Amino acid sequence: MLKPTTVLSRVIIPRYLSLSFWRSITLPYRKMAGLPSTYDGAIHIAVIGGTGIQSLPGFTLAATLTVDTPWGPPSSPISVLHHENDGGQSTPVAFLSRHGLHHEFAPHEVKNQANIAALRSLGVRTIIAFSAVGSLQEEIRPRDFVVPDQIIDRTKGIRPFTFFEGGMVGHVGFGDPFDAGLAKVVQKCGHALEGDGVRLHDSGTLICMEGPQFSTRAESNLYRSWGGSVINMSALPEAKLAREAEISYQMICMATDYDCWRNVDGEDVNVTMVMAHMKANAENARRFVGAVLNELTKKEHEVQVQAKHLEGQMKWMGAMTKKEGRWGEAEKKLGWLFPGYFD
Ligand SMILES: CSC[C@H]1O[C@H](OP(=O)(O)O)[C@H](O)[C@@H]1O
Ligand SMILES: Nc1ncnc2[nH]cnc12
Repeated sequence: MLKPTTVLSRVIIPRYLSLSFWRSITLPYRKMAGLPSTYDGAIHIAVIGGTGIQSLPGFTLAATLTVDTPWGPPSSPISVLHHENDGGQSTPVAFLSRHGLHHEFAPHEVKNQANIAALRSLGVRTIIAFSAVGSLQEEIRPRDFVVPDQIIDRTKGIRPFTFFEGGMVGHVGFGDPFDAGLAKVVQKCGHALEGDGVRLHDSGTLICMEGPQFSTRAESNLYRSWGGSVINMSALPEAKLAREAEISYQMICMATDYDCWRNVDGEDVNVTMVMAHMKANAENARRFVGAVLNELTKKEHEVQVQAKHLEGQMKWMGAMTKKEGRWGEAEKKLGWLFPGYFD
């Protein structure tokens, strides 16, 4: 049944015909209209926004890019924001909304390959990814931030999870799924905000489940027995693809609930709970990003930001298939992602 929003005498206008509905749908695009759709120069840093973070207010919007990749278009247009650091230096930062501009992609539908490929094609070598997570430990309270250092993969193999398939094989190390150098910067910035409404946990094991349904109580307790700290549905394959694309990647998690193991006041995790905590803590999340960008844009982090430690790893150590054994579209697609690597 369509939800009636306006009743004029006896005429019922369905919601999809109302002006307010179309205004809300087209607002982000109307905001983008008039902005440049190209950007000259490399952008080295990107922020991926998750649940409740579809945009980054407070930064100057310089351009909106629609990038097409051999894996299709990304989840959302990419906003180029100009970040001015404390020293007055302006740096471009790419912003992408993981679930789309209106949260239209479920965790298993997120365009992970296209997202990572599009960001790399712009020059991005460092990604700060945000995620709303459930807490699996008493001491990680809703609205606390966690900088995870490990992941346990509980996705079900239904998401496209690699660039190296269909004619070209590649393997990359993933013992430490997040970038330790980048984590240090993030931790330092998070601690600097502590006492100001921000609580930060420096490490933690992130369980990435398939979803979109939340866990059963038995699963939630199992993950706790494995030493899981927090749980989400989005870290993988995003982190794996970033590693394959030679991009330094760190997720910043914000706890929004205690999943279902703790059943707070008779309530398990639900979307209303998640969104309420995200909304209430949005300003802290924004300040956290601002602080991380301030730090990353300093000259002393240039080598880290450009991920020089990962550069060339797929060319020299990762890809295995000899030229004569390559088949399908793989060579062409990987040639787009890594120009000049596999000629
Ligand atoms: C709306 S609760 C479940 C949803 O929230 C998290 O999203 P994200 O990681 O993009 O912030 C979680 O991973 C699920 O996708
Ligand atoms: N409890 C939970 N499980 C999975 N993903 C989540 N995102 C936020 N809370 C979550």
